[in-house]
Amino acid sequence: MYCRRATALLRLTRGVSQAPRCGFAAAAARYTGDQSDSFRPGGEVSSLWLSQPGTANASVIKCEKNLINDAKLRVESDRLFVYNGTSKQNMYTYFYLRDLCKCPQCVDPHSKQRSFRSSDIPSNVAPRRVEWDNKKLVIQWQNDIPGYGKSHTSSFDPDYLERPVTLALHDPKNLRQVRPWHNSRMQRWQHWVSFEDYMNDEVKFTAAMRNLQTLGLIFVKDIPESREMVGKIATRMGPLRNTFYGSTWDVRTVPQAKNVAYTNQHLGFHMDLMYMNEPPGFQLLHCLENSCEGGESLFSDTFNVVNWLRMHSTKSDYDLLTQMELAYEYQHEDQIYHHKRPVIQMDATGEFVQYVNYSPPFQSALPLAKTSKDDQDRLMKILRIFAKQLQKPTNIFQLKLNPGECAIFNNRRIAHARNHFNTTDGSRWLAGAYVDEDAILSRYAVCQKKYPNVWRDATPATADSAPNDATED
Ligand SMILES: C[N+](C)(C)CCCC[C@H](N)C(=O)O
Ligand SMILES: O=C(O)CCC(=O)C(=O)O
Repeated sequence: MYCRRATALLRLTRGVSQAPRCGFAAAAARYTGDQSDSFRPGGEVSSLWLSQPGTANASVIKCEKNLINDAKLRVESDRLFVYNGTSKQNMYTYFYLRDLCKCPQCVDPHSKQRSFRSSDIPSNVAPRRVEWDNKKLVIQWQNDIPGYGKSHTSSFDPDYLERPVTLALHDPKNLRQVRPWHNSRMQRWQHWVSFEDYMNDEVKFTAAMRNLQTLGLIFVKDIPESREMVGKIATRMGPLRNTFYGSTWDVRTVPQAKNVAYTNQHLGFHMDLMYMNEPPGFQLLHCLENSCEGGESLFSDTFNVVNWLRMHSTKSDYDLLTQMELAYEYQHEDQIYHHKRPVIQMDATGEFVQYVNYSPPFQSALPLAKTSKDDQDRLMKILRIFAKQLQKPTNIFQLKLNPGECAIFNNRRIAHARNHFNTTDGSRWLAGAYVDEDAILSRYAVCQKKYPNVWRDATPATADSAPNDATED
């Protein structure tokens, strides 16, 4: 994976006129204003000094790093460029590079906290010396942040320059590694992990997390019979998300229920707490009792439905779902929540679907006051189609949770429902909890960092067909 010979170039602003030599041998080059201490990059070549004079002619030095294969470095007075291969060029201002420094003076090695503010960097910060060897770009500064001495040295390896955020996991592209599913796919792909493995086997836990990322739904089985377990399973991923339902809660029938979840009625497809500013990212439902007739759990992947809609509706109808908001509310004596959101919520790049928002039982007045009759008609039409696809039997994964089993699912993607159950014989009791998306994304990132190969290989869908054909007509 590394370049076999020298491929990276260091190109200073002007060539140096010694006899040409193959540049492959060069190991280090420095650009320095040492003598005068006044660095005038881009101008005086007299201030150029190469540590290995034999290579001074060469605008080429070696690089073993694939990432900056064929890289050239160009130093100018207020910025430097790394030319990466033929097509890619990255420009780095000195403000940016100074800000990027993670030396122990700048970032405390223990707390990992930064000891300066971006706003502390003087506007005329510039290199006093630039050094570029096979492995690192090393800069010493002039006009550094007050308090930093001459010895302060910033050192950047090419990987860090190219990818300064440790894990690209929070990059939208990585987050989109989802595998939309319909029933027959989920029949094949469903991921079950035993409580024992989930709690104690890092590799199996990582595989479970990877499947949670791609499928949005996994199951834990063989859970000890205890009300405490749902909290344990949740906190293995991240802290419990507290809401007015409590940090964990029970779904069982109660008289005069405040919430239809607490009755034995059928519950249509929905997501929880859509009326909140930040609905919980993930939900757990741990079955403690389920001896009633009925009471099956149903799951449907809204990303699968969105794919289908994208292919089967006009762009303008589809776009209505991304643009027009529905409103949700929870109005009781001591809680008054209200929030508006489109059914299909795009991410900040506008390129990817980030969330789907859907909870008919908690809908409030449609915020359509300024919407034409025509647009309202079209919105209703596309909503009908959405609902129909969502609850189409071939799209639904249905199972009756047994005691000792727990579903974990992405509440911003997977809609859940349950069948009516008969309480005259038997009982039904689920214990539930929420975990915020932030905590789960962090858990994914840690799992990926510790077990990159497990992370890469654990998803069943890697060997299967493309996501776009996910919905059956
Ligand atoms: C937590 N608990 C099961 C009690 C209720 C679940 C939430 C019910 C409803 N979907 C909502 O969004 O409020
Ligand atoms: O009873 C169930 O299976 C699910 C309950 C539910 O959907 C909810 O609490 O939101």
